[in-house]
Amino acid sequence: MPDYAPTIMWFRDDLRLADNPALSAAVAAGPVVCVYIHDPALKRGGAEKWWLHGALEALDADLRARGGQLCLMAGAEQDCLTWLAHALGARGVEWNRRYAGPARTRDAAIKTALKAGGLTAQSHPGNMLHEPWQVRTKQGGAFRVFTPWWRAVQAMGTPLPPLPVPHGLNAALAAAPVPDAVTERLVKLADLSLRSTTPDWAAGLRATWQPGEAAARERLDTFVAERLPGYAATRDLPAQPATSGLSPCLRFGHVSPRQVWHAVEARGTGDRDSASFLSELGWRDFAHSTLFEFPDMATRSLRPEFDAMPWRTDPAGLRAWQRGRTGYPIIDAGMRELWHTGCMHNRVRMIVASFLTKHLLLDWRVGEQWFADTLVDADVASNPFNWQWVAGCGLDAAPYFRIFNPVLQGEKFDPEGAYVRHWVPEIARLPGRAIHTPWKADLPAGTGYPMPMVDLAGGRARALAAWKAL
Ligand SMILES: Cc1cc2nc3c(=O)[nH]c(=O)nc-3n(C[C@H](O)[C@H](O)[C@H](O)COP(=O)(O)OP(=O)(O)OC[C@H]3O[C@@H](n4cnc5c(N)ncnc54)[C@H](O)[C@@H]3O)c2cc1C
Repeated sequence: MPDYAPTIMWFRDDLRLADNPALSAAVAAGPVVCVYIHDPALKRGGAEKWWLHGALEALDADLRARGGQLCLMAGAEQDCLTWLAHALGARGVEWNRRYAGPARTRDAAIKTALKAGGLTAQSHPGNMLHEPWQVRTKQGGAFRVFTPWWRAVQAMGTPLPPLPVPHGLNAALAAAPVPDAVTERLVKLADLSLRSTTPDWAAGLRATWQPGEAAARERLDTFVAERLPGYAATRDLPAQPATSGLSPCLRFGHVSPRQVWHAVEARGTGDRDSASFLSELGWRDFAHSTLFEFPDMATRSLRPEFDAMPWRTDPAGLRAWQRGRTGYPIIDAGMRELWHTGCMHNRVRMIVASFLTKHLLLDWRVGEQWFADTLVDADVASNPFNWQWVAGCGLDAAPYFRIFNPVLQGEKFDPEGAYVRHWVPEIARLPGRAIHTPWKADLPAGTGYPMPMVDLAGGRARALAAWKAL
């Protein structure tokens, strides 16, 4: 048993050193050992795993630069944590909260077990602007609709200022060397097999993203300085680099929403661009708050009448959608962007989700799962929340009868066709708006671009009939 009593900092969805309340609390208590636990039994998407590998690598490098390290363990979280606490003779464990039902259940059990063993176990608010239970209606209940929820958030004023990297972190890390018995139980990052090399499908992700806190901070600063001015007018145009690209950084906690808020506020929040951007950031909190109230949001329609929806089964149609071969250019561009970069523009996410759940009448959960596997920002709250929003089965959702026409959406939001031309090169020669209706053009033989997989009017009528019969 070591002759010191360190505190364990348990990193989860908060892979950063700055504005990390749990880390600050751990450092304030004395020597600190940092750990990340990978439970292979918990399902993770391919793109998410790719990002996690880079994120853990970056955090370990940041800790090593300060004289520490990130201890990596593999197995059930409770088993790993109780073993580690015992082996270190730790005084306690600190972590930032998660909001998904299963994670909350695990955290509660771990807290009970640690406390029963005589340790301290403290959870902190590190991943949202406000905790879900802090934003309440006048009657004390949870909000179900975004706009009043957002008004209530704004009435609460500026969220708490972000914390700096804890003063004394280096000393706290140096004071807690990891004993050999622990080192022997640790795993190497490569052993987690988070990045598959056979086949190596991640070239597009590597070219697009750099996981880690430093890269996220740079992304935030560049966005606020260069792209926030004009955000409100351009955020819906997928051909323009108008949005922040911060979603995976927020998902993995390389930046906190409070840091983002304050970076925007430092520039001034009175203008339309800042207001628009902060309300988007608000949707992230609202999605997590909704998940907190409805832990089965990823698997159950929040409007129960949708349980009777006659969703179709169509493996070939689903595959055409996944691969970007529907014959509708804006859909195919989005799905190919997703496959290549692990991301997709928000407007296009809405269009492809509407097409799947309405024109193809496929279950929103099927689309949600594909996104969960392919998005680097795949998020336990934002993904199902937004799928339910588009599919019309969420609490505060677009009505089901609002069916996006992919041609009109393409013409409106990609008027020059630049976005489609980039991702669907086989029809790039079509001029201007004609790119959104390639079946009307005289494409040369051998272009290989498919004809539309579904008639838009027919698909729309089928969807509306199914919905009206609920
Ligand atoms: C069907 C569908 C699935 C989605 N799945 C996810 C997901 O798994 N993970 C995810 O982070 N976002 C998801 N979104 C929301 C949104 O598309 C992305 O957050 C956004 O495209 C990320 O790009 P950005 O960081 O450049 O956004 P910006 O426009 O720069 O917005 C700033 C931040 O606000 C948050 N945000 C913006 N819009 C939303 C929204 N509608 N809901 C929740 N948070 C939002 C994100 O954290 C984002 O990084 C989904 C949207 C749809 C329609």
